[in-house]
Amino acid sequence: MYLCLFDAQSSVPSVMYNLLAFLFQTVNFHARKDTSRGIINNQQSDWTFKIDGVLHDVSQEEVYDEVARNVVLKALDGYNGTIMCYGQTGAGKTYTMTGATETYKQRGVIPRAVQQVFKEIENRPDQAIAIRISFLEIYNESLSDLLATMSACQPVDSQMTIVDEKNCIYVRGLSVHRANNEEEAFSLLFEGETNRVISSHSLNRYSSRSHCIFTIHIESRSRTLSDPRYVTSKLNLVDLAGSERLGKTRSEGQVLKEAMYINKSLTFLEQAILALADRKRDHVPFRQSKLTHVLKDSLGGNCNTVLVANIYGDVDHMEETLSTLRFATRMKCIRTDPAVNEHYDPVVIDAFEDFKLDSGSEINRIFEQNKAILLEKRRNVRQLVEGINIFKKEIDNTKLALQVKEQERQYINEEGDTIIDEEEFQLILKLKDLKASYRTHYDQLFSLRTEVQYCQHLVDQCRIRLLSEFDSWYNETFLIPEDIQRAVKTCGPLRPGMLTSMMDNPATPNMSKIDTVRFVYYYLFMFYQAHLGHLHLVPKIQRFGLANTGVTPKRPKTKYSNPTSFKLTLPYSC
Ligand SMILES: Nc1ncnc2c1ncn2[C@@H]1O[C@H](COP(=O)(O)OP(=O)(O)OP(=O)(O)O)[C@@H](O)[C@H]1O
Repeated sequence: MYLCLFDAQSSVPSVMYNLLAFLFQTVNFHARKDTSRGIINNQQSDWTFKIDGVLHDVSQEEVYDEVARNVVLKALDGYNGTIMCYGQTGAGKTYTMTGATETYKQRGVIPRAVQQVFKEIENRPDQAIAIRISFLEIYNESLSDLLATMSACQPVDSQMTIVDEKNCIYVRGLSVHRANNEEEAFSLLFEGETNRVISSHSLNRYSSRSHCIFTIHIESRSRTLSDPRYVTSKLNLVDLAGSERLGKTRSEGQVLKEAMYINKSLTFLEQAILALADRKRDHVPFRQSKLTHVLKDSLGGNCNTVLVANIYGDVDHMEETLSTLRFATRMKCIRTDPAVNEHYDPVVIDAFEDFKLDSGSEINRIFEQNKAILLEKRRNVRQLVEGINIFKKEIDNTKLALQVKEQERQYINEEGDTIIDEEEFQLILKLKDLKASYRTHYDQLFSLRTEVQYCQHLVDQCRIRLLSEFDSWYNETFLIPEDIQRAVKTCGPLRPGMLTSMMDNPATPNMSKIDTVRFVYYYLFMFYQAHLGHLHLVPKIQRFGLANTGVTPKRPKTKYSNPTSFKLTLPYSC
């Protein structure tokens, strides 16, 4: 939890009030007693709040480094992250989250997070990272999609609902947009920003009248297609609407109505935080408001959550500041349980098993054989090492016995030569034999280790080849080029009935002949599946979909690298 102190607008200098003394990670809050109340005055004047850091008189960059950089980095590793600004109206939440438009330097957490995400993607060339963006607004207790205007066609189900599936929250009906680069992500952000509801009152000329959640959805896969593991995460950047004292803001009409909704939902948020912070409570009232429901997995889930509490350093707002700090302290008591959202693509695993039985059978056989040889050699190494250890022990024991014998020895002949007895002589011979055997075994171990290294190298090579052949096979057999996928989406440029003309003049200009054939193949699956009411993943459709429709395509058998070998049995001629 971080405290963001904004006193640029302060009408009363904070020093007069002696508002905050920053001591390590504690905020000491002191208010002068009201002397007009007389000498006996029990009015509380000192408060202490524990926080993780105070951000006072710092640049937007420093704010970002302190509160967001690490959360964003973790999100790319598969951890959900939430950064949320909370505080009274006009205290600087939108400034922290989005920033001021006047200068580039004043950009806030969201644009900086977008930049960091795409910069980090460049640094991870071995990963295929897909970024999608959604922008949700909760206005007067109803959900709205700030990016609805970006969709080529309006969603069929315009009524948005919050879905809670296995403790994972998402909003059905909220559009999610692919952003291939920073510019695309920014245009989504600006589009959403212009659609936000803003009104004016005495404390803020541009007061946000809604809670907004800008979500960056991240999906990261290894570039090796055969790797079934992939991670997903969502990074929620939340700009809450500010609480306001109606007397202070002098709101009327619609602005007053909005303020009532805002205050009510923030009260529910506070209740949920209170329940979460109390370990004895087993029920948390998340469903009381749209805001708490939608933030359920960010507040108490597997998320790295950072709260930025925005306050004024101004005596006029003491009550609101105290209330914000109380909220933040409660929030600090909540423990989340960050965990990587790891998934395994069962389709890839199934496909790999198929490949090993099918065109990958030969390379798989060699791989398994090499692995068996390697295992055997490793077993031999272990046995040899055990034998060598026994020799070593025997050598040590024999040496000890010889030392004893040497000390006991009494015989020296007239020439001064030492005379040894039969037992000592046998011990010397034994030691010599043991040393020779030890050396032979040691040499054997050395060459066996070299063999093991070589076998390991062969096994590694085979594994790489097996996986890369699987990659090509999988790619050629199951994956449909992205431009074709885009083209067949309901809102895309292709519609039923355009199939024949497409063969001559494909809608996607760079669609090759084989792409066209594959498109037709894919399109028919989509068509059939849609009519049957089952839409599976693309690989699944290709593999199992046609069985449902009674249409059996001939799958490419061996020459996957040669596109012209594709032979498809289509139900209709195109
Ligand atoms: N740290 C800051 N430095 C400079 N200007 C700031 C700072 N914080 C806020 N401001 C300015 O103060 C005004 C109000 O800030 P902002 O709109 O971010 O408040 P808010 O908390 O989001 O209010 P609301 O809840 O009403 O939407 C804006 O003009 C903003 O640019």
